[in-house]
Order: sequence, then structure tokens, then C-alpha cells
Amino acid sequence: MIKIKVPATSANVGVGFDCMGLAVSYYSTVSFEESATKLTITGCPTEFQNEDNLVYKAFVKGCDYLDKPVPNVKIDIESDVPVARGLGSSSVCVVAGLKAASVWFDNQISTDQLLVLATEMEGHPDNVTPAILGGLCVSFLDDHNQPQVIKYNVNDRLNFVALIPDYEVSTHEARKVLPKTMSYADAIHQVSRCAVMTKALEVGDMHLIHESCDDRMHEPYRAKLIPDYDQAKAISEASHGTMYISGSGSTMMAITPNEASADAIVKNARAAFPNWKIRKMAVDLAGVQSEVSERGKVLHR
Ligand SMILES: Nc1ncnc2c1ncn2[C@@H]1O[C@H](COP(=O)(O)OP(=O)(O)O)[C@@H](O)[C@H]1O
Ligand SMILES: N[C@@H](CCOP(=O)(O)O)C(=O)O
Repeated sequence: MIKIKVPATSANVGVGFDCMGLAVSYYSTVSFEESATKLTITGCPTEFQNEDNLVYKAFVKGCDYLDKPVPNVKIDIESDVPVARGLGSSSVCVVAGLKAASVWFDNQISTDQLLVLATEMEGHPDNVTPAILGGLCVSFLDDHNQPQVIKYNVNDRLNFVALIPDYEVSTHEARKVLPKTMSYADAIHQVSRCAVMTKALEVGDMHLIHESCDDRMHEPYRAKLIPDYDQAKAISEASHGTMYISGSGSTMMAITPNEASADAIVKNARAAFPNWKIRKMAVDLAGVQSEVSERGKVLHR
């Protein structure tokens, strides 16, 4: 059996639209086993238990890339990552399927190629890159379709709190509300803040994090899709947090200067939104992990 563990990701981190993403300590584990029948999928909503399942599509893409016949397979998805909440559930599926195909055929897909294939499927690299590599990543595909990635450290003092609403926002729909162009003035605003944000996260400078986390590319448009955005932001800021929309929402992520501030946000957000999941999260540094076992015995990781 092959088990693939993939972290959730918080894309954009406010000002890094479509290029910056953070792997967080919230996971899905997907198992792949040989099967007598073509495909069995368990552990996910019935609407996804068919050949259109994103994990299976990615597995097929990986096999095709390696020019191997797609094996009959049983897939079991054990997921903590909520669907369509801006924590990269689709990237988890894509990365799990591609990585499983690689492991199935002796790890023949390189990490760079995994990044290329995963980005092709997702359409943007900001979730799949940290899901594969872990940590805080900034990335793009160059003109030769090669991934260019830089990883930044995130200061240990910082804490992250995910405020996960009980309603979805589909990434596809949340991309439709964005304008097609932006002004030079807004581009300067964005580029300068994005560059400052990366270093501010590294050194843990909460003042600079707060000042630079002021997006003009997506957040003003998407805030309208999240009816509780203003209240969530007020709760975060009342306890010294800086909040941004995680990915395309609906989750909102608060960055806090210390644990006490994170605990206060958790307490106040739980009181205000009793039906939401409010979770403290750490940065995942490992990225995708695989394990191969036979009759319960781990053969290699
Ligand atoms: N456990 C799962 N099994 C199959 N497909 C899934 C699963 N989780 C997520 N998906 C796919 O990912 C899509 C959600 O992706 P998206 O709208 O980008 O939101 P997110 O922010 O969670 O990535 C679902 O519509 C579905 O196609
Ligand atoms: N850059 C993308 C990120 C989408 O992340 P998701 O977790 O919501 O799928 C975007 O903002 O559209």
C-alpha cells in the first residue's frame, strides 16, 4: 500500500496573489492499493467517488506522464482539509495523485516535474508548491515552463489561526469576481508590500506584517463573498492579529505576534461563530510525504 500525506496550504498570504503560499499543519492522507476492479474510491463525499475524482485524475496524469498503463486501484481519502474553504483541498488531491503515481513507479517523477504537472492541473503554483515542498514558498513557472521557487523561513514567534466558516467559496467562482486589469499605482502598492511581507514573516516583524498585508489584487473583491469578513477582521485586530483571506476563501487566517494573542482570537471567534472551525495552525515544513507498506509493515518512506 502507498500512503501519501499532504499538508493543507494557505495561498496568497494576503499580498502574494497566485505566487505565495504557506503549508500548514492540517493534513490529508490518501492510500493507494492494487485492486481487482478498475477503480474504487472511499472516504470522500459520494459525488467525488468516480473517475472525475481529482486524486484519480492526477494519478492518471502521473501514469500518462511516465508512459505507464494506469493500474487498477483502490483509493481511500482521509481528509482533514475542508473542501472549498481556501485551504487548498484541490491541491491536496492533485499532489496526492501525482505523487502516488511517482511512488507506484519507483519515484520516477522528479520534484521539479511534480511542480510542473501539479501547476498545470491547478492553474497557479501558489498552493501546490508549498504542498510539495513545505514551508513558505514564492514561485512561478518561467517561459520554459520550469518552476522557479524560493523558500522563506517563518519566524517561530508567529502564530496562525484559521477561521474556517461553515460555508464554501469555490475558487473557480472567486476568480470570476476579479477585474482583468490593475493600475500602475496599484501594481506598485502590491509589489512593494509583497516583497516586504516575505522578509517581515521571516524576521517576525508584526508591525511590518500588518502594514504590508494590504492587498489590492483580490481581497477587496472577494471580501464581498464572505458575509462575516468585517466581523472576523475586527476580532483578529482586537487581539493584535493581522487577517487575510486564505486562498480564495472562505477561510480567513490571522497571523499573531504570540500564543496569547492567538488564544484570544480563538476564544472570541468561537464565541462569535459557534458553527465554524477555529484552529491554531503551525507551519508545515516537510511538504508531501510518502510511505510504502506491505501487510502492515513499513518498507520505506
Ligand atoms: N476529498 C476530495 N475528493 C475529491 N475531490 C476533492 C476532495 N476535496 C476537494 N476536492 C476537489 O477540489 C474542489 C475544491 O477546490 P477549490 O474550489 O479550489 O477549493 P479549495 O480552496 O478547497 O482548494 C472540489 O470541488 C473537488 O473537485
Ligand atoms: N491564488 C489562488 C489560490 C486559491 O487557493 P484555494 O485554497 O482557495 O484553492 C486564488 O486566489 O485564486
